[in-house]
Amino acid sequence: MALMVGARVLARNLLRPWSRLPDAVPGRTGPAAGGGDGVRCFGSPRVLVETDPAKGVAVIKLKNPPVNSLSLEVLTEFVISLEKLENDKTFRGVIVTSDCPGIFSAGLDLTEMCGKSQAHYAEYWRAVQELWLRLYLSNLVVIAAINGVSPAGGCLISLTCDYRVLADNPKYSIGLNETLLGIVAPSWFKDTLVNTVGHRTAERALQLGLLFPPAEALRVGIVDQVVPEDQVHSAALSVMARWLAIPDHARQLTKNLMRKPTADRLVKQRDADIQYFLQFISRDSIQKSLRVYLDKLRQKKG
Ligand SMILES: CCCCCCCCC/C=C/C(=O)SCCNC(=O)CCNC(=O)[C@H](O)C(C)(C)COP(=O)(O)OP(=O)(O)OC[C@H]1O[C@@H](n2cnc3c(N)ncnc32)[C@H](O)[C@@H]1OP(=O)(O)O
Repeated sequence: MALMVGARVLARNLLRPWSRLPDAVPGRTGPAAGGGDGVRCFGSPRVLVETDPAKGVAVIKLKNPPVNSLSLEVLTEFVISLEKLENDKTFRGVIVTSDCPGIFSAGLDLTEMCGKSQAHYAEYWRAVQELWLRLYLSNLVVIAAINGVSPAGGCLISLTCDYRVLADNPKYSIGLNETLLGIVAPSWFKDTLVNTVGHRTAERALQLGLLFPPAEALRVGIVDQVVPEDQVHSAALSVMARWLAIPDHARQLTKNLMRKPTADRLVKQRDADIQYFLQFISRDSIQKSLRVYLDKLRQKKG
């Protein structure tokens, strides 16, 4: 199933005229539950989009229970939804959040990187690259409303945003914890973190695989604001209003100035990066580490 919605589908969808992109989630078109007049929903089963055209703001809600892992489908649907918003001049900002209670995103889907074919790994990694590039360079103001745990790929998504609001819950943490799994955060994950918190903090955090609880996350700057859990969305909306007060062209050019050199490093060597990923992820030792980690997660319950 996952293979059916991979890079080829992604490429085809991205070239499609807007009107032919995936349609609204059945039953979710029209006023959002609890939303005001004019709030409309579209998106896909795993990536819900609530739009408020009057405000020019959309909310992307990840909904891939139980843990919002970033499967190939999620990555693909996320990119498509983002592109849809980017192409619609009504929208100037998007809030990225989760529909899964207590979990922003468990990061990349480990089952996509374990026991699959080389072709699948390549397709998956290209989709990860694509989402990162799209989010990191988005013309929209992108704000993360982090309403749950946010390890590894979940943290990466947050880091691509222009601003991060984290819910103040001691159960939540955020960071690039790859080393704890026996794997390595790729150079562009590292770059994104360095650009956010600086070299020394990133070096320590990456080597130790640190997952920062809210107060610590704020202190090191991996998030910009920590607020009571029930205020995450309203805080994100307030921040959005401030960012939208800046003329788009000036803000967008400035964002580009700050981020393009980092993005270009990946763009220039995307295929090589995929090959490197393939070599790394196919190693017996890495596959074994991933299997052991997945087994541990599964055994937690039993
Ligand atoms: C050199 C450079 C080259 C490149 C080198 C390669 C670079 C790769 C970079 C990798 C980036 C990543 O994001 S790797 C992913 C890192 N992510 C993590 O470490 C998070 C792991 N998950 C957790 O810690 C927890 O699940 C957590 C999110 C806190 C939620 O805890 P809960 O108690 O609520 O839920 P759990 O019982 O643990 O999980 C529920 C189910 O979800 C599954 N599950 C949990 N996380 C999952 C995940 N990420 N992918 C798939 N499945 C996952 C569990 O196995 C369970 O499956 P069932 O038992 O079957 O129901």
